Amino acid sequence: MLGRINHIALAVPDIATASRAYHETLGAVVSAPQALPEHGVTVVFVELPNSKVELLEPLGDASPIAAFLAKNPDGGMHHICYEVADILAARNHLVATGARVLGNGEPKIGAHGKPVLFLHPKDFFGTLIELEQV
Ligand SMILES: CC[C@H](C(=O)O)C(=O)SCCNC(=O)CCNC(=O)[C@H](O)C(C)(C)COP(=O)(O)OP(=O)(O)OC[C@H]1O[C@@H](n2cnc3c(N)ncnc32)[C@H](O)[C@@H]1OP(=O)(O)O
Ligand SMILES: [Co+2]
Repeated sequence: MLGRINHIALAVPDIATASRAYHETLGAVVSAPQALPEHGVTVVFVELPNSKVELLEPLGDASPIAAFLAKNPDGGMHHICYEVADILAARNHLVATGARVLGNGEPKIGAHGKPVLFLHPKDFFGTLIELEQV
């Protein structure tokens, strides 16, 4: 079911500072910020030869990453995104196994314009998993 790692996401307190560090200190190619109000975050992508790093900053009062940053004020690894060929088949399989699919269980459109879902970290050894259909 799982394909490539699409991205590893880091929650950061200030996306401009983090983007500058990845570009100037680490010499990486960093995309322009994308505000995703429907997801409560602003994101940039650090382009790598074999995957991407997504930098996340809270957007709005109800950001799903606000509690994470309150616990980890310097930031930290937030989720891993795996690619899947058929997100509804993956969802149905996961629900059948008893895994919790977050939200209402229906895919939303993510930063890449593709359908995504999230799986509860408590069901996968403390790691928040995102699935993206590619
Ligand atoms: C889709 C756009 C973009 C893209 O790639 O295209 C993105 O990736 S947007 C990313 C931001 N959106 C999301 O993260 C949506 C899914 N996340 C959620 O629904 C929540 O963050 C949730 C349910 C994972 C946690 O919500 P919250 O922190 O408000 O709840 P709790 O504080 O009660 O946490 C419950 C429990 O889980 C632990 N936790 C929370 N976040 C994480 C995490 N990122 N990794 C690992 N563990 C996490 C938290 O510490 C609590 O554990 P406990 O032992 O009970 O204290
Ligand atoms: Co993501």
